[in-house]
Amino acid sequence: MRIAIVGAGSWGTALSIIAAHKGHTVRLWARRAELAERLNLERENGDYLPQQKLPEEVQATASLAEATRGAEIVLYASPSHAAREILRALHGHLAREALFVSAAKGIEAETGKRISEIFAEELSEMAVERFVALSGPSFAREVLAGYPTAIVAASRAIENARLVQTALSHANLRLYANDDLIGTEMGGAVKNVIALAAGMVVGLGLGTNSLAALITRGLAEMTRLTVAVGGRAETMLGLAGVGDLVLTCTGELSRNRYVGRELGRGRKLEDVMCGMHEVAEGIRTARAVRLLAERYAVRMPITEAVHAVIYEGKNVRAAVDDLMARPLRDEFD
Ligand SMILES: NC(=O)c1ccc[n+]([C@@H]2O[C@H](COP(=O)([O-])OP(=O)(O)OC[C@H]3O[C@@H](n4cnc5c(N)ncnc54)[C@H](O)[C@@H]3O)[C@@H](O)[C@H]2O)c1
Ligand SMILES: O=P(O)(O)OC[C@H](O)CO
Repeated sequence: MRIAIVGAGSWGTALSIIAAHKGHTVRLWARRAELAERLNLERENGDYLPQQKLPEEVQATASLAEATRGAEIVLYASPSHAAREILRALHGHLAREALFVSAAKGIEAETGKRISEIFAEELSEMAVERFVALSGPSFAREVLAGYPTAIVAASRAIENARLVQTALSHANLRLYANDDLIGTEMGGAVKNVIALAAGMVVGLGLGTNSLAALITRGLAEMTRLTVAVGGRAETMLGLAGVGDLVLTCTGELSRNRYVGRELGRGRKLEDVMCGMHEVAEGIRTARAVRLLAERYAVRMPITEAVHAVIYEGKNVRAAVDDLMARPLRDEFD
């Protein structure tokens, strides 16, 4: 197949290597022309994934039109905050029968919209059934290291999720398919907010009791919001829910957990961010999740606490103390 991958960060580059190993012809779009040139010359993305060879089947370009021309699958692997601008630029460039796969894990901060909703607005010529969300526990570096990894492709039309499942499953990367698009998108995005909180717990030097409590109550929060916006609770028990939540809250490679950990250690957000050239989706998505929680009247105390630390300057230790001091309640209400 001809696959266009839109975004040459860690995940887009890793997916381009996997797709090429699978025998597909890959065009990898990089926002910066200088990076596209370097990828084609050096056959390696030293900025994000040093020492990983780009197969010859991967050709990089800074032109969206060139990347997507004739593509049967267009795979979006850029940060969520760039989705609207990039999808708008793709208007008129995609074949109607192409599948659009989003591997991004975030929600638009200003509107609370998922990537599939932005897709429906900006690429109205495409049927929303052509949209597939790709999610689940998957650090790019571990996938390329050959570690067995299981993720999920979800679409309103399960046959399209299955097409992506077949197209991308390879050796150590096993895809499952489901038809809960909303739940799958929500899981991948909200877990990043909870992972910031998990990092704070670690940074404060709290123990494993605290981390286990945070993950479990974070899952409760993710589930409440997902169901409120139209997703399914069972999806939160799958790869896009608890699977990715556990990975991101405990994995040393997580950028979201890293940012939370540094905040827990007392550093300021601006200082943490200025040393990072990678995206931590939870920071912007915390705004979106809080917006949705308000809109749908869903209790999300951990998200509230993360939002207060990041956007209202609240002390991390005080945020933990306040979470613990809330009125007692039943576990499953
Ligand atoms: N890295 C992973 O292991 C991994 C795994 C699964 C999903 N994801 C998701 O994939 C998406 C991309 O993450 P990543 O880790 O590949 O990113 P990254 O941090 O490695 O790189 C981000 C890329 O996006 C570019 N970029 C930044 N702002 C942009 C803008 N406004 N417009 C266009 N491009 C812009 C950067 O130049 C860079 O090439 C995120 O939603 C992330 O949650 C990442
Ligand atoms: O490094 P993070 O925190 O962006 O997490 C990466 C992936 O979402 C893990 O599945």
